[in-house]
Amino acid sequence: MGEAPAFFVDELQKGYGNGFDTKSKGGETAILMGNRTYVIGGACEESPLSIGVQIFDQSTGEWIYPTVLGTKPKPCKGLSAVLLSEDRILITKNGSTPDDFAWFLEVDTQYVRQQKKILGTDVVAWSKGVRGYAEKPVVISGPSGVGKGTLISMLMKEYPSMFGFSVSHTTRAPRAMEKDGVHYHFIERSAMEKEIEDGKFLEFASVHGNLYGTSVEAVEVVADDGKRCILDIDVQGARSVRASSLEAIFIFVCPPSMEELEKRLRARGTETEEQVRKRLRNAKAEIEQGQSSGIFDHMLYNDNLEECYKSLKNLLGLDGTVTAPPKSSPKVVDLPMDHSVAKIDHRIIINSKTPELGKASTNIRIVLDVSSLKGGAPGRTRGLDIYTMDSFLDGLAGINH
Ligand SMILES: Nc1ncnc2c1ncn2[C@@H]1O[C@H](COP(=O)(O)OP(=O)(O)OP(=O)(O)O)[C@@H](O)[C@H]1O
Ligand SMILES: Nc1nc2c(ncn2[C@@H]2O[C@H](COP(=O)(O)O)[C@@H](O)[C@H]2O)c(=O)[nH]1
Repeated sequence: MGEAPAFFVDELQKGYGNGFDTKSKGGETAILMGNRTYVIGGACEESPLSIGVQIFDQSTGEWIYPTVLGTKPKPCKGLSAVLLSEDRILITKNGSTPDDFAWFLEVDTQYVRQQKKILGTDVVAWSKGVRGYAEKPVVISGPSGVGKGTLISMLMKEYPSMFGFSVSHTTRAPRAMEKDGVHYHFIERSAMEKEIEDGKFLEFASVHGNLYGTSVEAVEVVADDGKRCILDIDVQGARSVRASSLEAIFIFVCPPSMEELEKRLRARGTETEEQVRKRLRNAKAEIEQGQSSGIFDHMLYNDNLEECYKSLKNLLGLDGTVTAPPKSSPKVVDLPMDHSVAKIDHRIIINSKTPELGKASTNIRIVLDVSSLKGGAPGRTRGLDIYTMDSFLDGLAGINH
């Protein structure tokens, strides 16, 4: 990232009055929190197609270039910021569509604090604001060959619009029928290690001699599609997710016996003899941990496949009559090119400052209700309730919901 913008340095030297303030100029905006000013905007050097973040620490007079986690918003023609709470900033993008205008920059959430410890650097994390509510992700674990993939395929086939699969990264070689980007993102070990170092993974583990991991993005793309995310990961991975800020339901699938597990693994025919033996050796420890670690909310016993699938649907609240929740479609317009943002209690009021060139001079006011936000980085911030008004009226009367 380049030099700090001169106008911010001037402003910073003058100081801000109230400890929580914002300034905008050109494509950048600055927001003060305590001793730190977050300067957000422009393109970021290591990723020129996304918005950059730098921090001015008034106590030391130095600029800090934090590790920026999460999918970064793409650059836009200007943005505005408002402090939502002491741990996150709401960013609105000029001229953006309803699906892309609200982003959260987390500066001191549980996830950010955890990542600071792991990475040993200053950290901020982006999380995109998504309208409506989504069910918790589902983590499914169990020994290799127990039937996790089979059960997940059945669920996704019966409820294609409700569930989305988190596509993991792995260093193992693809099997004959496996497609890159569908079953896994197949990746070289050194490249995966680099991405782990860069904080791109929600969790990762060495499983049966290969690296496997869930990227933050894998979970985010499912949320962006408005679906409930399913993760098929081993017990070590489930433990890491349990310790993370991602709220999920944890399910462990047990085999009826070790003999039956071996039969299924061999019948699948995807592993060499040596790999089958390794997976069976690991299965014993996994079953023990699965049953005793306290990680899992539910145990499923996969003897009869149809019965096990029925139990899975029951515990996910699917009784065969449920359909995908309707996508909410309140009347929402594109965000004005030039707008101001203010917070009043749990409402964010976005007003257009000037009418846009070539457009009717109707001003636009958008009201976001942020009282029931859920989730956040890693993943998406859900629960943004959006109201719009086509023209300015006094007070909040006349809101369209
Ligand atoms: N209840 C069952 N009875 C008999 N066979 C089953 C049952 N459930 C799954 N299988 C079969 O067992 C084999 C292994 O299942 P699957 O590939 O779904 O396991 P998995 O837990 O996803 O394994 P991995 O962790 O290695 O990916 C498959 O051939 C599948 O058809
Ligand atoms: N910790 C993680 N474990 C994962 C992930 N993706 C898959 N897995 C687990 O690996 C084994 C072996 O899978 P296979 O496809 O080689 O048979 C299995 O138990 C999966 O649950 C991941 O992202 N993280």
